[in-house]
Amino acid sequence: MPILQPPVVDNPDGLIPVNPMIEHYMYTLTEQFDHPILDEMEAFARVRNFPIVGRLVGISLEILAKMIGAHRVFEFGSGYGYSAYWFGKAVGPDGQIVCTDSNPVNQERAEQYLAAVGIWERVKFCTGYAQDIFAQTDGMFDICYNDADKGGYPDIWRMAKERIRPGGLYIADNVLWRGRVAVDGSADIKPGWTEAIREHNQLICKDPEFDAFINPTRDGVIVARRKMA
Ligand SMILES: C[S@@+](CC[C@H](N)C(=O)[O-])C[C@H]1O[C@@H](n2cnc3c(N)ncnc32)[C@H](O)[C@@H]1O
Repeated sequence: MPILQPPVVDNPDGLIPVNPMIEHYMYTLTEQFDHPILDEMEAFARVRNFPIVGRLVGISLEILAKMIGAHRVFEFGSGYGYSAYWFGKAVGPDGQIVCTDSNPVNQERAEQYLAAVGIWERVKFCTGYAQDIFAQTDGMFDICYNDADKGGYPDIWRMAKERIRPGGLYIADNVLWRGRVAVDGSADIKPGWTEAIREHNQLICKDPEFDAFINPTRDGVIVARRKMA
């Protein structure tokens, strides 16, 4: 178990959806997922302050993917492969995760980690703008996972929703944005991002072709299932 102490949390507005002590408790129940490479990936994120999705959400990604028998996943914003680690375990040897990231250094790091756990051959990692790569990639997906820059969330939803198979999932991280979506006037990281996330969440929750819910763990994860025809 890499972290036994409760995390120090930057929460100036007091808006974090789930009490960090409760998340810490949940974290203590994840020991069966321990793996030396996973620990390394998490340690790297702590040292570099890199915004990985985290173990609690990672586990939910793997389980959701297994529950729908996912084989093909598209990730908007893969970082160095932490979320792909979880999807990679779920899709099995014949599965594929299309990873995207604008920073080529992340691809190199993802290859090191994911090769070490035997998942790299399931990954097609494309460096560039995720929305362009998606448009250039053919076919339908079992899961489209969105963790890119938040200003692009509404457009990513619009493009992704058409290419999720019936029964498949759209999943997006950070949809509660440390609680900023729930209050007016919070200081934002980048202008317009809170508004973009709000629009994104509204679009999804009003879409008649999908059923959706938000898991408030960590920074909030929306899960939307495309209804069967
Ligand atoms: C929050 S991190 C992704 C973390 C990753 N999903 C995980 O859990 O480990 C976002 C990453 O997406 C990349 N990114 C953001 N917007 C992007 C875009 N539109 N196209 C490609 N990469 C993008 C950033 O470079 C960053 O590495």
